[in-house]
Amino acid sequence: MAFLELNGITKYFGRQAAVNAVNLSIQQGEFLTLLGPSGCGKTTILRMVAGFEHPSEGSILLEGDDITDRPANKRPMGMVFQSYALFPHMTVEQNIAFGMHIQRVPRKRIEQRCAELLELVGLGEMGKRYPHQLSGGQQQRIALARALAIEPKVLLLDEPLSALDARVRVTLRTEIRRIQQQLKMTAIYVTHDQEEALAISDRIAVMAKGKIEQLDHPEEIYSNPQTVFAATFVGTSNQFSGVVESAEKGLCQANGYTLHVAPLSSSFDGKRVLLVVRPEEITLHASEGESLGNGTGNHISGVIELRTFLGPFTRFHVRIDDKMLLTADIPSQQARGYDAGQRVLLTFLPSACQVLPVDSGVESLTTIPAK
Ligand SMILES: Nc1ncnc2c1ncn2[C@@H]1O[C@H](COP(=O)(O)OP(=O)(O)OP(=O)(O)O)[C@@H](O)[C@H]1O
Repeated sequence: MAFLELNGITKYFGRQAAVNAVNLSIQQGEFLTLLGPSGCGKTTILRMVAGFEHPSEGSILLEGDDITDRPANKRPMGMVFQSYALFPHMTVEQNIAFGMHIQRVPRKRIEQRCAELLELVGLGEMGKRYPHQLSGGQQQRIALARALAIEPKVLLLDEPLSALDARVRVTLRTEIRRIQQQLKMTAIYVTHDQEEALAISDRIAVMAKGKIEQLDHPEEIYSNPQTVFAATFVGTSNQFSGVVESAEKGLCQANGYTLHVAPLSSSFDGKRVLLVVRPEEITLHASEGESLGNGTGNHISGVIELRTFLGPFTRFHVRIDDKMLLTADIPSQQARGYDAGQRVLLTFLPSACQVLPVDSGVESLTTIPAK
């Protein structure tokens, strides 16, 4: 049995379904992220789990109990918001203790628990301060401690890092993950930041237009996307819009090139597809004269338009023709010989091409330059 189960939950605002028949099973101790663009329904799902919104259809089960109609204050959930939402006139300790006072926890236990939680979030010395005397990152640590104080069964985090600067965001996301793992806490995390989702989660639900497009482990979402949306929303990708010429031989026509992919099932024959190749799957070669092995790989010639040093790897934008710009990430050690203006050959293996069937409406996806 799943720890937390959403069964076919739908939420209408007026006639629009913000969340549309979503099913989700979350295991005890799991860190699950809802990832998607603004307006796809992530926050609405979280608010239904918290009890701030009532589903128009469907049910929510916690440890087998139907909690769909249970009010928010009777649900064992701790919530952390984007805007820290600390009480400004209360000290850090008073903020953390607030929920425990309401639950009539004995004073001695509250003091002990405050001290434990301040240690847990790395702010042992700051109990007597007021929120305005703390940085944004520190305030969010306190908001986390406050959410954990009532010993919730599920921790709900709604874009908790998006108001913080980039460096603090990275440190704090690692901290959130450490604390969640230490406490074996079940958590649902909402973000539109795909890098954050990949870094922090046990599983990610990629969402679009009120539905879950793909639910899987971060590695799978990245290397084996199941839909065009998942492939293009998560990670940087090169995309070729094309048609399968021979599924058995793994041949596709795309942007005027014949591309080799891994053999496909015969149902792909003649189908319109999107081919997705991650930048790190592409290798650069100095000239077309260079030997390139057995000839079953993909070779495309172009001119380096931009070279960007990014530390461990260097990103190249390579102009193929007036419609196509490909992105290649090369380990910086191997990138030294290449510079803007140089003609190069890009190669990638058939197995590096993800082949995704496209529905109608794909026209707008034709020859999208890499992100
Ligand atoms: N209380 C409400 N009344 C009417 N429409 C709403 C309400 N709350 C959300 N919506 C609509 O429902 C859709 C989903 O909103 P939701 O906040 O869940 O998206 P989201 O993915 O969390 O986006 P964001 O990252 O911008 O918060 C949006 O179109 C939004 O405008």
